[in-house]
Amino acid sequence: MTSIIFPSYLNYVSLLIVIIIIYVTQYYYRYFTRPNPLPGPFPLPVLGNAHQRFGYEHIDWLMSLHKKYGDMYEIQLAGQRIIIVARTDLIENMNVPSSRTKYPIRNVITEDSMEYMKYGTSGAGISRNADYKSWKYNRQFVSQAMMTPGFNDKAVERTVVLWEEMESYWSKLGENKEMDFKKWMSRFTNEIMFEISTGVKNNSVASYYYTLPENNDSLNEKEKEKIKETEKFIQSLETFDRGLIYFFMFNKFVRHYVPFLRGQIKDFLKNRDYLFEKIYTIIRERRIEIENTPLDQPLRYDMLTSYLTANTPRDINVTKHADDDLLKPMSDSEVFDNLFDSLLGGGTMSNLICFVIYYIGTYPEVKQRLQQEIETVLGNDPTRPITSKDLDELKYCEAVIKEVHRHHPISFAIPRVNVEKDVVGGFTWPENTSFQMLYGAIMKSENYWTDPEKFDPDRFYKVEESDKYLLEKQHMKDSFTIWGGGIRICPGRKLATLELKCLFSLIYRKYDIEIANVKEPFKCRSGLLRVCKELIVKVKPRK
Ligand code: HEM
Repeated sequence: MTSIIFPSYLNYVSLLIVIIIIYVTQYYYRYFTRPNPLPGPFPLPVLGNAHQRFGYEHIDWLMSLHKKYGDMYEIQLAGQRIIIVARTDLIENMNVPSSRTKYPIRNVITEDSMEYMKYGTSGAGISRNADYKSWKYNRQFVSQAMMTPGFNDKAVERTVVLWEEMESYWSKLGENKEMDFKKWMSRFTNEIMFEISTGVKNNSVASYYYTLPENNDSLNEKEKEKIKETEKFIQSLETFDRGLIYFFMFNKFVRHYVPFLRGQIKDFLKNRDYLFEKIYTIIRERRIEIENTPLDQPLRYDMLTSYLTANTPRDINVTKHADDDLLKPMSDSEVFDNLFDSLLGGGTMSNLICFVIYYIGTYPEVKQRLQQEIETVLGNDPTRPITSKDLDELKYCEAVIKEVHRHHPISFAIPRVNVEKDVVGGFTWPENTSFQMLYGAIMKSENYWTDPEKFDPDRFYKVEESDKYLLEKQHMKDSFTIWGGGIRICPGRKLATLELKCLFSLIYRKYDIEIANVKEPFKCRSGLLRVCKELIVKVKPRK
């Protein structure tokens, strides 16, 4: 018996060894004969360079490779070759703000990324869309919503109302209470974006307040259940964000067969299914609401209604297009992806808010100037209404946000893919090459910034009056970004800037925010984006 099994077992092993040898030989043959070889870490079959990232946050890993290999290097992740570029002359073609750009897409849509992000057809909507025509169709709706008259003032009004609600909870907690500011902010921005996108409130801020142990007892079981569900939704958005990097770093084989990783991937996919079903339910319910609204009654204006009625007899969108490609109704997966983008945008805002609060808390002179500016623009009465026009005048506040982002970027590496061959760094690259613009390095380079490690919002403030930052003045357009650039620039940038300035005005005209442990390192995590993990503060009324 043994003698029968043993040889066949040996045959399988030999076959496996032969397959592995062929695979490895092919892999390295392709690697050593790749066009335009660049410096970079040596990859392994199957893993690429993913194993070398262990122990690093993603930004720190890319920055350490930049230090070692220079302004143009390559890495391999999830079977893809990625060219990292960290000089303004290398990225200038990637941010051309014209439809004729050679770089109209951000990512090659791979089976790996789609396993995680797919709802319906692949890459519908905006941010994950790799089809120029389909992207243009979807992007017009978001841009249009943001340009609706009164959109900005309404966003400011909503922010003030929600702030007053949050302030009432804070005052109940007492001024000496330590709180995790990140948790409050992710609920705050989620509630704002949820309301802007769907026209209804989801009460994230109230839910968070009532999940705190000291407040939970005042609720009945049904209320507790509802709050639990809202909290689960917020947390699932954050978990989804955390999972993204795994699908960009590891190929399917590694994700599905490597122990430990396999379990994590399963959890991320389970979370994704819950989250997607939740969002799809919101869409389904709104669709039914629209169908049940009599034709002679107007529909409310919100982004979701705009998507659902686009190019249908109940279209609420004012701008009509002559281009035939833009005249179709939106598919379910497009509606889904567009709504999802806005909700993810809310999460991004909460991180930038926390970064700014942290820096203001550690630079008292910056806080003082910010408070002076707020008083100059809004006056001494903390109850004076705020308009979007007031917020436009807060130039120092804007400079602080920019300088914080230069030091602590959220989007530290922005991807681009060329659809035509292009010359970058003296090499000709075939179409469909994946690049990443390493802004984390560009925004700290001595080539473009005077004393780059110094935190000084003045480099963005009235720079025309000073020669100290002459170098920055000459390069800022290419060497700095919060919102990306070119045709794929963030469509939520105006809204996000207003939200941030509004919130900082509301906070700092009445309160000081004390960082609990200034001496401890700031708790952040970085996958594809850098996020704040925790920010413990005390909110104290200003003396
Ligand atoms: C502080 C908050 C935010 C930051 C730092 C941020 C940053 C960015 C960046 C860097 C990009 C990539 C741009 C590029 O590839 O050149 C982007 C794209 C995008 N952002 Fe934002 N964003 C924020 C808030 C928002 C909000 C509130 C929305 C909601 C409408 C939003 C919606 C989008 C969409 C839809 C895209 C994809 C654009 C496209 O592919 O055409 N973002 N954002």
